[in-house]
Amino acid sequence: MTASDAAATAPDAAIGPVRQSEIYLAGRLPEPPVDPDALRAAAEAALPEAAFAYIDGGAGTGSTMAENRHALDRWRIVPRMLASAEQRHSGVDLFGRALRSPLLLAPIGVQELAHADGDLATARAAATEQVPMIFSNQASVPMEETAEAMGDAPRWFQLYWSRSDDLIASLIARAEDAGCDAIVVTLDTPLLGWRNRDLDLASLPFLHAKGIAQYLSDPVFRAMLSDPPEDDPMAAIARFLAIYTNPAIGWADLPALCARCRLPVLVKGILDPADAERAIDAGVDGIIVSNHGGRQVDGAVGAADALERIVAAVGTNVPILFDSGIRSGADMFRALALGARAVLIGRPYIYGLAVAGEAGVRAVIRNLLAEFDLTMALAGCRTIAEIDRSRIIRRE
Ligand SMILES: Cc1cc2nc3c(=O)[nH]c(=O)nc-3n(C[C@H](O)[C@H](O)[C@H](O)COP(=O)(O)O)c2cc1C
Ligand SMILES: CC(C)CC(=O)C(=O)O
Repeated sequence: MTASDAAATAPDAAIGPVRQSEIYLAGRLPEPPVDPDALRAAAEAALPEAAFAYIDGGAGTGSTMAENRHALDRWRIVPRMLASAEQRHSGVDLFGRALRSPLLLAPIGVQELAHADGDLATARAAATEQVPMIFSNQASVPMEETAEAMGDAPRWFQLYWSRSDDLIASLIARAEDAGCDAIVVTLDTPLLGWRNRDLDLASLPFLHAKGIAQYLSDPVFRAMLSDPPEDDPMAAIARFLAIYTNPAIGWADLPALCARCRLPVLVKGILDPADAERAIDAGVDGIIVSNHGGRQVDGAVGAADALERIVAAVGTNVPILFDSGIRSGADMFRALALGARAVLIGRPYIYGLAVAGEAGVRAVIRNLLAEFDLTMALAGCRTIAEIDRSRIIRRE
């Protein structure tokens, strides 16, 4: 049994109470703040305007981001009493690996925008807290260096479906060598969404060399350039923009992609039940219900509403993960009760990174898991399996 397996199987009897005491007894204000709105405001204060706008922003008017919150809030938890929930166990098994909790860090590009230590600070925090980090295709640091910072802690790799098959093959092989446990293929970003705040600032901060670190470190990508990217960075960025996604791909292409991966494949960005069925038919090992944190289609369905419909259509034999709008342990509970096997958080940990680097990411993870543990205790659940649909009701 590895250290992470042991952590995942031991009952986490007191995560929430331990964290509460730490904060109450410390005699100083927690940094970053616990409250999600205060956390966001602290990140805004810590960052240049354009960096915060890019990280915080959504597509168009931001209505999908708002709808993500409403869609989660509509589900109300029904606590049960006298459930003998003193000992709680929040470990889950995903693709044969025992995880400490049903929480992962979503792939987030260009983390150096939030903090100089960027992906490496996140990686160290994730490893310490034993929460899987999903390396972004658009990371600021090559995946080999990020993996090195994590020891044997769990990590996955997120792939954008490039126009170049050779580049896809190279990135997948590198992810396997870097010890990733799964490949997440993001489907909802064949083109970048219309992002009002970035447009008004005429700033797209991921468009600089650090945002293409996975590519600059890739032999297949480098071979596509006439000059080394160190000599002509703009040509490298132009090449990246020309090939990093492929809007022409369709469902018929997915089985071949799944077949070429030795690792489990998840598709991220599924919102429609029929698409979930197609993905399962194509052979995916998991689905991530997500609207990219409201960054792609303004006016899109709230992610939790999509989750409910997708679980109703395809069940939960193929693991369904969820992101977009999770801000609290109560939100984690709601998503699990709707049928998610685990959830991802995006902006909250990046806000923590912006405010306090590695320690900030750790604090965000610990606060979230503490609140989740207390929600389980107070709702009367001892295990993740007990968090089922009977625990929530929908208010209109
Ligand atoms: C600044 C930023 C960069 C992101 N970069 C990526 C990325 O490189 N790949 C990807 O699949 N999703 C990316 N996402 C989407 C996240 O993985 C995730 O779906 C989303 O943040 C979840 O919503 P939340 O922020 O409300 O938790 C990004 C999101 C943000 C906020
Ligand atoms: C399109 C990517 C480069 C980054 C991303 O996924 C995002 O900004 O939401």
